[in-house]
Amino acid sequence: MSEDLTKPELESEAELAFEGALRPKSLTEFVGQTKVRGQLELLLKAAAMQDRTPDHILLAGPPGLGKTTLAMIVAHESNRPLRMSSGPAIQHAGDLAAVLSSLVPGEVLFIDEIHRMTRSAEEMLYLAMEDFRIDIMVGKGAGATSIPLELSPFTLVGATTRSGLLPNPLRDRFGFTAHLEFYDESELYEVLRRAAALLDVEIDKDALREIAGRCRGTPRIANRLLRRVRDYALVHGRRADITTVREALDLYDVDALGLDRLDRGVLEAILKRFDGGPVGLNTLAVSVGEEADTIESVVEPFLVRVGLLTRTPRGRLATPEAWRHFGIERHTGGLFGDGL
Ligand SMILES: Nc1ncnc2c1ncn2[C@@H]1O[C@H](COP(=O)(O)OP(=O)(O)OP(=O)(O)O)[C@@H](O)[C@H]1O
Repeated sequence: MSEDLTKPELESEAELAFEGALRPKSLTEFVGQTKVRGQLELLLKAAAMQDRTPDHILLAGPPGLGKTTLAMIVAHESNRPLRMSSGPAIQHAGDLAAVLSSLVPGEVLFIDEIHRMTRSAEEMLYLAMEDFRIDIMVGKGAGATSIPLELSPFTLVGATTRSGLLPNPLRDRFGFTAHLEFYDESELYEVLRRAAALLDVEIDKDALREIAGRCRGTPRIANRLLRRVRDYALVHGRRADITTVREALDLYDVDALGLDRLDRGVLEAILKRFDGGPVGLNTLAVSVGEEADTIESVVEPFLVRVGLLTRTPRGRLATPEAWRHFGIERHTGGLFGDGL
């Protein structure tokens, strides 16, 4: 089975190290997301002028768009230490209490996948975010008492691919929510140009543009493809030009739009098994053997963005563009009834 180069999640230690080397350290180095950058800049400046911890920040968006990077930048730009944790690592309220009670004044606490925290931890977080205080339960049954514990002021930066799953009381306690969007090709070109310079990869401009168009709107994937192209050029003793890029990406099954195996699986299921849809999310999930949650938060946002899929009240529907992209003949007139 070939490596899935467009999978948004991180795979290996090597990849983590590679990402670390390419991570922008400041808002000025951070490419794209202009609106979010401006909003964050203002929020951090205002906090610095008033000499207080910045408000809690929620970063929402699909994987690989820069949520972890932005959390690191918030800490770096406001000159504060950063503690990193994640929803799945916080299984009990006690786990969260341990983290919160050991924060130093002004520390930035990053909780990745915050929607995956347990309910009891979530409830503890409400009070911590609002009053910098938690109540610790001691003892059991009738003799149980709660002891209040004062916390150092901190800034919570939460990241989620599913902001819709966050309970309102939690969402409301963030002073600012940034919705990260997929990057356009010129922004991805810039991400790649910067990465190529940092990695000392000599690569033609049109070759960079080709990668930018095939990386699923995602900087993490852009950097990963650049690495594979660099390897391909090295092994074949070639210059990293557009032909090299095309050959390398073809070798790794990255199609013209950068769709990954799961994207293609989902679309092909809709087209071939459900005649273009509409098909309900759960039925679709079973048919491709994937969690409905992954389809909704990772696969669909990009397919909708590139116009291959629409969400309707009756289910997911492939667009005429999807039929064209896969070169599949349509049997019956579907909702679009456009007689492709
Ligand atoms: N705006 C950007 N400019 C330049 N590089 C970026 C940008 N955003 C992300 N990157 C690069 O993409 C990589 C992935 O970003 P990051 O880990 O921050 O994504 P993420 O949204 O936190 O993903 P996940 O939700 O999977 O953790 C980073 O190492 C960084 O090199």
